[in-house]
Amino acid sequence: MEIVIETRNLRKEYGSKGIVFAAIDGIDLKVYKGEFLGIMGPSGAGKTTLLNVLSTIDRPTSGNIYYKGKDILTMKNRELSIFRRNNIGFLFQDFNLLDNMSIQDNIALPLALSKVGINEIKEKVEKLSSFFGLKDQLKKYPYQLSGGQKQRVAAARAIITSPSIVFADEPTGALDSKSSQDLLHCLLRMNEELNTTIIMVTHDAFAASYCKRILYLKDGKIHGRLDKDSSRKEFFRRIIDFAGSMGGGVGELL
Ligand SMILES: Nc1ncnc2c1ncn2[C@@H]1O[C@H](COP(=O)(O)OP(=O)(O)OP(=O)(O)O)[C@@H](O)[C@H]1O
Repeated sequence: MEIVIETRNLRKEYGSKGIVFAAIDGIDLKVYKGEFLGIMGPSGAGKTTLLNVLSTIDRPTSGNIYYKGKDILTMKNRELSIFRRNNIGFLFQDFNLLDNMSIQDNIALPLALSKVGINEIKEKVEKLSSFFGLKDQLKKYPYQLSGGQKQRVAAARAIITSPSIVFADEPTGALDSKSSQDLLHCLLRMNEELNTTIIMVTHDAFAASYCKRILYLKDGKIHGRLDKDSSRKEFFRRIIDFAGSMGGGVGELL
């Protein structure tokens, strides 16, 4: 299986001389093409820090990150921003849509920035708006959409460049349960039908049960892993049991 991301002994410290705190502390990780990986863990465990470092938003203090074998930490800022634009899609809790742009322009934005031709942009926006059930919303503006619709717009925008990987930080965090479920179905279809590799941070066991694999972080370290080998409902139950056992300090997979 093709490895999309590999990290070695990844570490991110905050603070300065004397009082240094490692928010992520020696993470070794491999993410394979077509994975839907969930990152869970208690508040302050380092989930967002890990996502930001993996997605090149932030630089680690030490360690290595390889994208398809290429060491991205050797890249200069300009090279890194081109790499990011071509290879990485983002989905945030608060959607991050541009309020003064129509839905179709929001979806098309990454391609417009890459100076792709108008016909190709139109074709892709059409295809993705139909995939995400947004065909009737294209001429509207973000304020006219529900939270669930906005997050589906953000998902369409995240994959319009066919990135190697999509990072999602608590993407259901601002949604009601029905919209969360709709979005999770969309992410699952992105993963299964479009073969999009996804890494999703979530504290929600229900959202995590849509993933194929879970990494459990605690104090900046990987404390456990769970693989989905049965139904989603059964996986949900195992995640709840596992998180409960971690809370009690006795992880079954420690
Ligand atoms: N810019 C920063 N400066 C200093 N400390 C930081 C910074 N960002 C995060 N931290 C600290 O690093 C640790 C990990 O933070 P992080 O946001 O990654 O945790 P998390 O697991 O995503 O938490 P939550 O579930 O609450 O969002 C926390 O103790 C946090 O206070």
